[in-house]
Amino acid sequence: MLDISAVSVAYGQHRALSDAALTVGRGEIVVILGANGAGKTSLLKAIAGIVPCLPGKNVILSGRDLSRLPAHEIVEAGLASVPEGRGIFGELTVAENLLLGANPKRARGSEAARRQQVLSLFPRLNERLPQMVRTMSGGEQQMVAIGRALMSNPDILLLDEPSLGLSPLLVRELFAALRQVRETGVGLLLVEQNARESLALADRGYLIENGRIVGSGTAQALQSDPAVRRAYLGGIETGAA
Ligand SMILES: Nc1ncnc2c1ncn2[C@@H]1O[C@H](COP(=O)(O)OP(=O)(O)OP(=O)(O)O)[C@@H](O)[C@H]1O
Repeated sequence: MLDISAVSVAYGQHRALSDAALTVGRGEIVVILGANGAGKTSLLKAIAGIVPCLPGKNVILSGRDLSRLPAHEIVEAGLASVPEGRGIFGELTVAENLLLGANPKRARGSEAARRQQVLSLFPRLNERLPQMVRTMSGGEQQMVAIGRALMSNPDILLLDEPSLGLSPLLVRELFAALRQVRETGVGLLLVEQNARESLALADRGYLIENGRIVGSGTAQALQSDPAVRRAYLGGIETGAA
């Protein structure tokens, strides 16, 4: 469904991403693994149209070329983002944040149904609809952020380190919710440092080093790859703990 290629990003003289290519199918969960500064966030931002890319970028969603569209039109086309730091409005309530997520034209008219879907996905938001988001816990804020993105009725959801800073229990709860999202046919592309948990969640993965995709495979194959185990699953990698 999502097919990207030749995605390169430079910040001044610094090349953060070179010639990245990947695909995400309908209802598929794909994880991008890489160390700090490898270029993971730059890749998601490039796909979402948030950072300028070097010439040649191809971003195709369900046959439609999004390569040269501005960020808001990319959301309209069905590609929603949950950025690192969550991108929600702390001074607004949960209900208001969700409503803002339904602003794209593709979501209008179905706000109530979508909100119902988000609340069944994250039941603990139900009793917190009037609560100001900045007073919520990190995990709850992450649920609001994912809920807000889902309100736009996306075909693909991009998530930047959704498990960051969450307790193991909350990571499990969050990833269970992401499994339910994929059941609705939405494709998920997530960036994670939590390799153990995210490979257990994902169908496929890509490895990124120094701005280049250096490997890919099914989650199962990556889990048993000795180089992946050494770099991402061994010694200092402690899963969600
Ligand atoms: N706005 C910017 N201006 C200059 N350099 C940047 C900018 N954003 C990112 N970089 C640099 O580009 C490289 C890739 O950064 P990026 O945030 O994409 O990596 P990442 O893999 O997401 O890292 P992390 O896991 O630490 O978030 C890094 O060297 C970073 O310092």
